[in-house]
Amino acid sequence: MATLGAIADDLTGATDVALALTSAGYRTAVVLGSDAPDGDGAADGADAVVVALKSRTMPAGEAVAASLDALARLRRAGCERFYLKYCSTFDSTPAGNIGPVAEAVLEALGETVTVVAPAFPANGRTVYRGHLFVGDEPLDESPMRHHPLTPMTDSNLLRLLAPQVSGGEDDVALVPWPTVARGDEAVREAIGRASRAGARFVVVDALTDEDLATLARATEDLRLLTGGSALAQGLRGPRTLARTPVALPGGPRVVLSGSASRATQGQVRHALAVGGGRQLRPADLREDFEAAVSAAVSAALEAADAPFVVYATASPEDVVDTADAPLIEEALAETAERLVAAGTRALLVAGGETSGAVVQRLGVGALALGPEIDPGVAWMRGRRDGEDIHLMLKSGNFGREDLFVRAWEGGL
Ligand SMILES: Nc1ncnc2c1ncn2[C@@H]1O[C@H](COP(=O)(O)OP(=O)(O)O)[C@@H](O)[C@H]1O
Ligand SMILES: O=C(O)[C@@H](O)C(=O)COP(=O)(O)O
Repeated sequence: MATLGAIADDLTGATDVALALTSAGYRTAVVLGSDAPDGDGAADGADAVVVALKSRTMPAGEAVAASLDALARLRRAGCERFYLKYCSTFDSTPAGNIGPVAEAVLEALGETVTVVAPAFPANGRTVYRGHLFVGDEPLDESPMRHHPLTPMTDSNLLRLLAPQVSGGEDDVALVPWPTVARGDEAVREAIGRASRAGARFVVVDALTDEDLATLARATEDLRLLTGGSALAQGLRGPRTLARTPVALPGGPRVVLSGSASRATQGQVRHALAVGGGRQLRPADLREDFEAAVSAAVSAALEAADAPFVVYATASPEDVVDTADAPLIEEALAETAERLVAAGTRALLVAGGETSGAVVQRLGVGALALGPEIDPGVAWMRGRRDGEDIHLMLKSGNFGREDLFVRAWEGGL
């Protein structure tokens, strides 16, 4: 029976935390919100279940309702501990959804305190004195400042979180790095002190995986943890798991990219230099959606062995109009569906919202994880109409520059 339930606010984040849980020793299943297990025995065979929502950019009330529904299902399936997975760049707006969801889940569990730990050192996300860094840059000086849906204009996690929770500033506290460096007992005591002083959301500094392992040990008695994926890696799962290699099917090597993030931009450029591609421009989609999508599908199916990228990814100088996001998601989901109908059995999708739109459309059921290719990135196997579909769902800022080419090479 599953004992750990995770709720991820997007699908790439779900893959990411599932990889971390697997390396921590949990046999982990990933399911879309609508397929979340319900009732006794529903998650048998898994030690941990990750429910993938698309709640990062929903209105806060809807995100809370979807998260509480996932929580209720996970509890009915036997889970006792819970993990809220949000982005390692804390993607949210002043209205949420990290704070409102964390508060609602904490209250539903009848708990008084949780920790806030977005750090993901392997991908350059660290937290010091409550400030989130992306590589060398504070979050608000990184390209996240210009994210189309959740622009991040502050790097201070306490300042970002306070307006999102009902107790405001009094509800948030910090355990600074010097305390973390003193070890798990010191962190446990500091969280206890913060809680007694009235804070329910305790941001904890972390510069390394070892800091996150300290935090995981210090919070063994908390029923709710919140963070990026790296904190989950420090949990103690019930077994040691070996990863089975992935055998990708033949056929076109199509990448669908709706991510406008910096890493994706480099990956698109790199793949275009090696293979082919077609840009889906919002103006073309508005003018003749059908023509734009069918041209992209035909070109992708004609491409031989080289990767082919269908992308909306805008170059940095292009103005990205947020209002176009749903249209682009719809176009990439439609492209995916037509490619699969034409026999394509492996797709690499870049972008969390984009992945949610594509996978919802494909309806592939529970996803089984393959080995990690880059930190937080793996091929996953789903089933549709009795056949395997391989999907790599890549977070916008994850992966090395050659990922869109390397992902298709053998020996993964
Ligand atoms: N050229 C563009 N104009 C407007 N919106 C875009 C453009 N390119 C991508 N988008 C939208 O931006 C959003 C990017 O989010 P997402 O897929 O989560 O990527 P990431 O993982 O990089 O954040 C998607 O909703 C996508 O449709
Ligand atoms: O924690 C992370 O950085 C990722 O797991 C994640 O959630 C990234 O989101 P997208 O960049 O929107 O894919």
